Amino acid sequence: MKTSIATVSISGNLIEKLEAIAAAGFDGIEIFEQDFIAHDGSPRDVGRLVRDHGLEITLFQPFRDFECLPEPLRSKAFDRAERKFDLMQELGTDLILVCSSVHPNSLGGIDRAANDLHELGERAAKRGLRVGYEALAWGRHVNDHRDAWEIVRRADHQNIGLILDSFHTLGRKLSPESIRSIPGDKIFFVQLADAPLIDMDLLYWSRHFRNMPGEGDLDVRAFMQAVMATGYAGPISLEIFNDQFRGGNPKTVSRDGYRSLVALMDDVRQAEPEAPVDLPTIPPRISVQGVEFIEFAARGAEAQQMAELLFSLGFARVGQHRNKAIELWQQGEIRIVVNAETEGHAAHVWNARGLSVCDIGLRVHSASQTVQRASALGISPFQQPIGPGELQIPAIRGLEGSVLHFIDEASGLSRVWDLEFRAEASAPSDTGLQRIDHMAQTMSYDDMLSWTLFYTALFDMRKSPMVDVIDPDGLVRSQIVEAGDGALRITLNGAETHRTLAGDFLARNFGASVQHIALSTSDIFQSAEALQKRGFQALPIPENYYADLAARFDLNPQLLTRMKAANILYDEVNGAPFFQLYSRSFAGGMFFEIVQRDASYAGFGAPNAPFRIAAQKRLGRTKGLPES
Ligand SMILES: O=C(O)c1ccc(O)c(O)c1
Ligand SMILES: [Mg+2]
Repeated sequence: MKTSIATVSISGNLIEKLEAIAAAGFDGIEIFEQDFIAHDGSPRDVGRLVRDHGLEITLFQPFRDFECLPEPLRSKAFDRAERKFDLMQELGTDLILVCSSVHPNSLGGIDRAANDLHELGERAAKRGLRVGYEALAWGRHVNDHRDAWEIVRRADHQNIGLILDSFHTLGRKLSPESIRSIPGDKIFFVQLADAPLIDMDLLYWSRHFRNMPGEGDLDVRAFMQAVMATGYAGPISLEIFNDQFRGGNPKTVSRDGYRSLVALMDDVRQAEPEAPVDLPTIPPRISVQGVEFIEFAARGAEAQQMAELLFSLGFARVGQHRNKAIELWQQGEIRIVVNAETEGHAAHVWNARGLSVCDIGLRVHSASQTVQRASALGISPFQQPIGPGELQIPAIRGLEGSVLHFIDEASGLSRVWDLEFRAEASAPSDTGLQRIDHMAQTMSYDDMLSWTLFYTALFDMRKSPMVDVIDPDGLVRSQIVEAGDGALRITLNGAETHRTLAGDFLARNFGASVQHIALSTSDIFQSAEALQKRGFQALPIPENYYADLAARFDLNPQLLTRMKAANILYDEVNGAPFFQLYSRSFAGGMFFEIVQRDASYAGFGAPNAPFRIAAQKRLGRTKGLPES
């Protein structure tokens, strides 16, 4: 499988682009004419530069407004093509993309277009070059890959073939199934892009909102399955016009692109086993069975504050690491690890950012397969020296320098708690918190696509549509990724400004991290009462909120009174209730949430988020533990 990416997909000058693309593992580039023209160097130099990076030029593009012109425009278009053929030969590429015309004088007509392409094929053949014809979704006469194929078929020339672009097909809601009947060797090139479903002008949507396969809502997999069923064996290339990517880090965007291609082609191979996908076998998407632990880096006074908070939440300190300054706190199935080591990963995190989540442990079927799949997707493995009698637990790098560890039973890793921790006697608590319902990772809005892809490419997780959360000082976007059965739910919150609560958290914590952890109970009123007795301080919710609840839902007045007394928030979908209770903020904006979730309630209380945020902002920000 030859992988490729259009230079237009990433930011930087040509050299920065080539470096990023090569480092990500691509085999080639589609060179966008703009990128070539902007570069100060001859076409031969550019060709050499590309090859010096271990890349080849898989395509030169775009060549616009060629077909169906009346004279004298027609002759001029051929002259123009000859100049571009000269350029291609110097660059060292044999394939050019002709996109369907948007020229106001284009006359249209399938045979006219076919004749023009046939003649262009004759000229290209003299130089050993090939021409691929692509239907732009907004082409004046040709805007459907089926028409483009009919033109190529009638052009009937060895050097003329079809170029398919998933955006132009799927963006126009055309079924990709018709691709299956095209002979694979007449498809000269395949471009892939996904996009979020937004109802807008096709051209604007295409030039600003495309994203990597899997990052959007289009069925790129079905498209690619149809392509592979033709026997197509040419390059698979990303052509992503995206405003964020144009301004983003070229290395990250290239790496994400490569990751998305590997995940996509692995899916295609599994769905279409006869398709000729030559990709090393990789373990399938990892099914997450649960959250094994969440680890905080904490030291000194902050570790003490963390202990007080955990106690007030009903956690018991059940274990002390045999060799290290690491405590294990537990309640129900929830394990919180507090790491006060002065060396190693947690220490680095604490030194850099203070009290924060440095590590998340996930339960999986096979920890080693999880790391294998991660490596195939270009995710860095993580390892640090272990002490005597300790287990080497497979791990990878996660969000912003944090770590994800994988625990399985099959290789005995789930014994880590017994092996590495000395059990401590502890009194059981009655707060009733059972498991981790979800956790929220706050990041810059520009990183959301990347982390959505990270989770959905590595794990068997699906994403929900992005929602806007209104902060009094700006917008925060929220995207949920979750494993099918709720074993792992993560809300990715993207901040656009530092004035929002999420943005302030980013600034004060030196980057992206877990901002809140939601713990579930089966009886939130009983939990609230027990928590209060332990000194837990709830986030105060104003009277107005409850007056509105009474208007919105058909609630029993007694229930409403109890909610108000305990600062419990409420949401409901199709009669399924959801209750929420928030802690006050600690450590620059982290907080805990207690939820009671009806099995058929699939949301996260999004309608309550603006009121929760306003309440948090009213209390002000405190570094340290709950303010009074
Ligand atoms: O937006 C465009 O003009 C454009 C150009 C070349 C392509 O391959 C394409 O898909 C779109
Ligand atoms: Mg294209």
